[in-house]
Amino acid sequence: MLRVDHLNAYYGQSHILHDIRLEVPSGRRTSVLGRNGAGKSTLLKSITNAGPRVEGEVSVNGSPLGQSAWYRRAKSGIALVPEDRRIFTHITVEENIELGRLGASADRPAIPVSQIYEWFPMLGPLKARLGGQLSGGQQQMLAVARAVASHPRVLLLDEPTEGLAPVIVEELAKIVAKICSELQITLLLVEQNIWFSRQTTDHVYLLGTGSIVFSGSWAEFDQDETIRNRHLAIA
Ligand SMILES: Nc1ncnc2c1ncn2[C@@H]1O[C@H](COP(=O)(O)OP(=O)(O)OP(=O)(O)O)[C@@H](O)[C@H]1O
Repeated sequence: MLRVDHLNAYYGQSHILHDIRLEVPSGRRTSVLGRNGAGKSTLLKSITNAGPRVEGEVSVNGSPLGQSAWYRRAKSGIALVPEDRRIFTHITVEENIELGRLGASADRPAIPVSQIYEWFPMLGPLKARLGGQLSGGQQQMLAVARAVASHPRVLLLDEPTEGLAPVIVEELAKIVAKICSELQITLLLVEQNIWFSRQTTDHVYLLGTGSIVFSGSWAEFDQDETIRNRHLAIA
């Protein structure tokens, strides 16, 4: 289980996240929706300890992460796919995946590259191509594949659909749902694309400006028109 308790996050004097509490049970998949600037990326960076100053507690399977550094969190099984993807542009697709595999540990052996190509059929034919020669959609697939290759316990996805063509969004939704189910990954997705979030998760939090303003199932989310109108750009 991923648990965030009384989390406050700051950039300098700016107090960005206020008393955030959320839980994703082991092997379950949850979305955090919110407008631009609500603090979604800051939440994921707080969970990975990669950026803001953080107060409060993050724990995985009951073990508090304390002040541990981002690379220790990665090694303990928390994988982040950042909004800007950060794939290595000067090495090949396969080398990017191999780098992801280095993040595995003894109790979670790295995923074989052949399995990655089975889950991401688009990447096999591109394995010798440099990361920088890929399209945006191909780069996003590679960024998710690299994270999955480390066999994460907890996968954090930061707006993976941003800038992607609808056909790629559909493919990515199927792939993410399938892999999370097969590997029993605990997924926390931050998104503005509600369609993608519905396809891949079964619980939703809504982040207003820095605070959680809703938590529930998709059915409950659909019933709460007021909160949707107030905190999302959609009706
Ligand atoms: N490095 C930083 N230094 C100072 N302020 C920051 C920094 N990064 C983000 N912020 C501020 O924190 C707030 C939340 O930003 P964040 O990127 O977490 O929002 P978001 O919900 O992910 O939005 P988006 O969808 O635009 O990425 C914004 O007001 C933003 O200007």
